[in-house]
Amino acid sequence: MHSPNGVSIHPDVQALTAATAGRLITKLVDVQSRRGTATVVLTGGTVGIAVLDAVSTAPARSAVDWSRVNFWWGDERFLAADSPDRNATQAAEALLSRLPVDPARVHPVPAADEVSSVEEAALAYARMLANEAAHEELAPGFESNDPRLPRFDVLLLGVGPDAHIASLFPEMAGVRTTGETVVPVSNAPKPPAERVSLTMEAINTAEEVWLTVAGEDKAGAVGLALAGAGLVQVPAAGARGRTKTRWLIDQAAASQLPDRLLDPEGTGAAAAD
Ligand SMILES: O=C1O[C@H](COP(=O)(O)O)[C@@H](O)[C@H](O)[C@H]1O
Repeated sequence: MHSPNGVSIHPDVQALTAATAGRLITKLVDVQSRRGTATVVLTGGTVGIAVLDAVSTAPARSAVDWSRVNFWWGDERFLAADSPDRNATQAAEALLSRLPVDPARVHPVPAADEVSSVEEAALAYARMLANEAAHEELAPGFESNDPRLPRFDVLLLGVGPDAHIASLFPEMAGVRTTGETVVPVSNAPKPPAERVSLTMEAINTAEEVWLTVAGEDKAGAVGLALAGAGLVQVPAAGARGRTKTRWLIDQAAASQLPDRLLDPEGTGAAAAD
């Protein structure tokens, strides 16, 4: 399905995280008003966790019925459940422990002290997703896009300086995987080496994919992704929401954007979504 890129450039990381938090709250309210329950896929990383922190303190947060939001993760670091480096631990601290969420709707990837291997964690997570998909009751027109996955309303992604998204790293097996929803990763170039990730195929079933990126060190990755690089070399280039793909970035991360995106009409105007 065609899903055009929207690029929003914010002056700095604080403005970016506040604006993304506001957008996410608005989106969840909108989905809940149409359907009752909303589903968000969280990311780890610096901006991803800062966005969650901004959501937890935003005055508008009380407009969301947090007990009817389902939470999944796009990737996880294969560590013990209480590790401060787990994406789920950081999300709990930044958001989930601060809001009245329903613990039954929070679905972290199995941790290293809960299963015996990263492969088992990936299989178990894929089963959790498939089980949710099988039991999901959605009104006509709101069905999941893939029978193996629940419907993802918004899927958040960070982008590494090497252009990785979730735990799909350039040139590695995970980014090339097809036919699976979840992959184990065993030699990630960014620690920890063992991780679990949604595949690109699974990411791209989401209705909306939002890539949040800040900092000069990510400018090359953002520039290449938006210039249309190949997804094996630049995984961020492959992430596409079915109805919308939003790039939410700060000025520093925008410094190597192709000119046509900075000034699409040739008028000197800033890019907008
Ligand atoms: O390790 C990870 O890194 C990416 C990007 O993180 P950042 O700190 O460079 O923003 C993140 O999206 C992913 O969820 C995480 O596991």
